Amino acid sequence: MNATVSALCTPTSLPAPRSSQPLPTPAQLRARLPLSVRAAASVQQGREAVRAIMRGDDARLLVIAGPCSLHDPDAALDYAQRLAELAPQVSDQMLLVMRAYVEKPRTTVGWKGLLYDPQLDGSGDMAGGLALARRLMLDIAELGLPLATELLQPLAAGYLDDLLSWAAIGARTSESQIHREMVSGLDLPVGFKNGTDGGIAIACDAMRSAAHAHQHFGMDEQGRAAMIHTRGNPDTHLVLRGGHAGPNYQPDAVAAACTALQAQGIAPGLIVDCSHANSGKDPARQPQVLESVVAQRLAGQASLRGVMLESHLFAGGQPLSKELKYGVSVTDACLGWESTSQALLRAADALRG
Ligand SMILES: O=C[C@H](O)[C@H](O)COP(=O)(O)O
Ligand SMILES: C=C(OP(=O)(O)O)C(=O)O
Repeated sequence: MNATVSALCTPTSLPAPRSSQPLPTPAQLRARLPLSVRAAASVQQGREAVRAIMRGDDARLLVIAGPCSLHDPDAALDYAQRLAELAPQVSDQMLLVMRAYVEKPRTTVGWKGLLYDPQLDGSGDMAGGLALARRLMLDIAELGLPLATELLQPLAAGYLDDLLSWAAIGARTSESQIHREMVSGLDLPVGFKNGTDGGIAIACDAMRSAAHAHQHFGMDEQGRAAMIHTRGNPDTHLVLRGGHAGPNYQPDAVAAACTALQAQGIAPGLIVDCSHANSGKDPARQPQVLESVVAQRLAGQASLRGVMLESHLFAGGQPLSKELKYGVSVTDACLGWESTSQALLRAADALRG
């Protein structure tokens, strides 16, 4: 063994491979921050409305709009209020749902979201993050706005899932058996994204797996290790987000996705993520993707039932720093509120026409 390797292997030179700190249980957090009757009704109505759209029983367009990630509760509530004011202006054509992402999957490393690091400084106050995220989601639900998030860490789902009307499984986790098992036990509609390579097969497999009953390892409401039995979730769908080779929202890609779903006996109901690889991560292109979805619907493509927009109060993005600009994303660059509301009003008009 050479000197460098020997030094690295000396037990005293290494920190412990891991350590732990207790967190509140889901039951404790829910008891501390309970859902009001009004918020519970809004969540339930949101779930039913999203289900009806994604099953094709309601012809409106589902629109999931909001920041790439929530990092500032004041800005998030400001955004939510604007979205709640816009909702009745387009409700004949659209159901607006707020994208409230508090966990971020990272390609390698980076800020993992409000749940993990609410102070944005690497201190990793996850107990504080859980409480802040739940408080914020409760405040948004009180506005009567349905909420959507990505469920990334299955152990964290139990702290928040009673607040959600829709959830995503991201491109990096659609292939994960653990996420499919979790979805099979959720009483809400869930979108599986295609993989980062653009492949939709993993999402189709995910839908079939999540529709099935499972037994899996998990955590119960009291925070105990538990065997979880699930009954299967019939309300899942494919989210097209593009891939390494480019976008997949255009008519030929949408038709191919419908054919692939039908071949597996899955009724096609699709959401197009106007951001990520569908916009080449250029937020200014998101309105064009939305326009294409609207045009395809008007041309008779009834399987296109929803869109997602990454949108914040102000356009663009910023790196994490001590001097953050208000209402600007700290993860992916977003469309600003003015462009978002104009794009949605235009889309609603086109759909009316
Ligand atoms: O939507 C957010 C990002 O695209 C995703 O979390 C990956 O982020 P990263 O590639 O910056 O880590
Ligand atoms: C990470 C996200 O998306 P994707 O899984 O499609 O990369 C996201 O929507 O924040």
